[in-house]
Amino acid sequence: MELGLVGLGKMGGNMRERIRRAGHTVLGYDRNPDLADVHSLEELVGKLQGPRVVWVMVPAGAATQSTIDELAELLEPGDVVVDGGNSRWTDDEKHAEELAAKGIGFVDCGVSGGVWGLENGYALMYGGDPENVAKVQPVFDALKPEGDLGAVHAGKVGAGHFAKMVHNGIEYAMMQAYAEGWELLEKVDSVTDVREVFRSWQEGTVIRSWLLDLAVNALDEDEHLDELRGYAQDSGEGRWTVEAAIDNAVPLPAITASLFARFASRQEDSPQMKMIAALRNQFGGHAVEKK
Ligand SMILES: O=C(CO)[C@H](O)[C@H](O)COP(=O)(O)O
Repeated sequence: MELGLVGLGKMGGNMRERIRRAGHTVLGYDRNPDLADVHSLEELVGKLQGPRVVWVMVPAGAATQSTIDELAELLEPGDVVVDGGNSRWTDDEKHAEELAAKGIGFVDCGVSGGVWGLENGYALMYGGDPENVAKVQPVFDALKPEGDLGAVHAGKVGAGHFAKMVHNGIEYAMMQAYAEGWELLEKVDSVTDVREVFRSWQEGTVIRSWLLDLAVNALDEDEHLDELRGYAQDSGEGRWTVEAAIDNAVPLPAITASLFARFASRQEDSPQMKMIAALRNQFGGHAVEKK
């Protein structure tokens, strides 16, 4: 089949390649002309045969919104837009309604696999009406990993991004657990080769996982992570997971703590710990450290 793909960055560029390897035709558009096959969304839509499928793979928020706005003006009834970025699931219904007003279908798709997806395949979680999903199915089949697992029609519009959001919340907590264990092992004198402990855990243990494999890769590149600053950004999905937990009164202590740990990583000095030090000093005369 033919696919229009908007956004050819780290994810989109490799996805184009994987879909082409499966024998499909992909026309890619990116603001960076060095990456693009066409020079505008208008040209992209004009070159595709109907019913068209256009996959949007740009940053969540304003970039996704403006791309969908533009596509709503260019596409025709029966065409389908897929949002494969990490959009907030609450945006999906809005996008589906905007496109439905012009007879254009919408499917939201959470994509996991990072820069390894080209070779290993991408895990896909999608939401939308079965008739729209069916139009995209050959692309899902091209992107997904080999075998029976790795792709799911999770439910109605928004379900794909909701599932991906929860996936990323779990990702936060798992990374935090490996990171905490690693710091403790590094701290004690009795353990002399932390990297080899991590490596040994890759076989036979209860905690083996792809994230553990990646931790070993990172330690092979920089055994004590001396080259890195202890600073971690976040792209939004952890926050949205915690917000959804609050909305639904579901306790998520591990995921919430791992999000807050990232916030703490961005502070040079902790204002709240200053207050704690001040209060201990006030009530108990406990020593404080001054600047
Ligand atoms: O979706 C992903 C992995 O599954 C992305 O890599 C995502 O950007 C990671 O989230 P964050 O930047 O919040 O750590």
